Amino acid sequence: MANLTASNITIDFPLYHSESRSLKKTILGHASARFGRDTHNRPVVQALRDISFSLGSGDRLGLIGSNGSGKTTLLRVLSGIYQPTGGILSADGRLTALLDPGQGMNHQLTGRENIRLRGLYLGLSPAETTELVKDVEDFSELGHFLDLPVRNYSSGMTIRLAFAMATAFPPEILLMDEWILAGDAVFMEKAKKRVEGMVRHADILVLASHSPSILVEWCNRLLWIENGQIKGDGDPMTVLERYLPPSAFRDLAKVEPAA
Ligand SMILES: Nc1ncnc2c1ncn2[C@@H]1O[C@H](COP(=O)(O)OP(=O)(O)OP(=O)(O)O)[C@@H](O)[C@H]1O
Repeated sequence: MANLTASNITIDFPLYHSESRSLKKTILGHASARFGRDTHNRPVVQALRDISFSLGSGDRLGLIGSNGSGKTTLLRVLSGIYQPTGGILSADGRLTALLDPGQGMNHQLTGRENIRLRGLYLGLSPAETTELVKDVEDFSELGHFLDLPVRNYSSGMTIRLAFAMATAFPPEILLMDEWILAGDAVFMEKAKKRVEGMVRHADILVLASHSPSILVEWCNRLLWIENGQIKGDGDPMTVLERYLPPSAFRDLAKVEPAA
């Protein structure tokens, strides 16, 4: 049974070169609680404040909030890229993070070479690596492009390869930033089916997006983050009713909520 629990996660980013006059003015100009000082009295951006939630098998959590609210930072903390400055994070289950399309890929190597490299990294046997290559080849539908260096791929093609590689062996905890939603419509439908299949097998999804309709379709719980703090947590439509302007919420009400 997978589990992902955040208890009072807090993260402060130090502001370097803070002696500059313009930065001081910026900080003073933002009277909001977003800027502060750490224990060494250095200026910091308070990117996340006391974020707590607990997810178990079958939970599909959407992250919503305005630009700079802290969604990507939270995904990076959950994936282990950032160490929180406060709070405790506990993750139980094989975790895959799709946070940056090019992550973990060598752009000088071909798609096929990158898949084999991933097989080595995962410690797969030669037979399992062959299976991985076949699965990624079928799912990504990149055809002959798999034998070209990744630097020659379009951004959509890189997304196909990254998603196919990351999900070939279903992770128990999948973290996704919304770049994955930039794929074309046909691929999006396939990706959605694969994620749905993974979640049906009792796993966890955390997805950050600005698209209310995608969040309603993919998620069964929403965390609304504003200024690094939780402003809403609950059923997607209930949270979105508070988050969206009334007219946008009325339009959204036509979308079927996730089962
Ligand atoms: N490495 C960093 N150093 C300093 N500040 C950072 C760093 N990363 C993020 N921040 C700050 O943390 C805050 C949250 O940023 P984050 O990228 O998590 O927001 P977001 O909700 O994903 O935004 P968007 O919707 O625009 O992608 C912002 O104020 C940002 O400037």
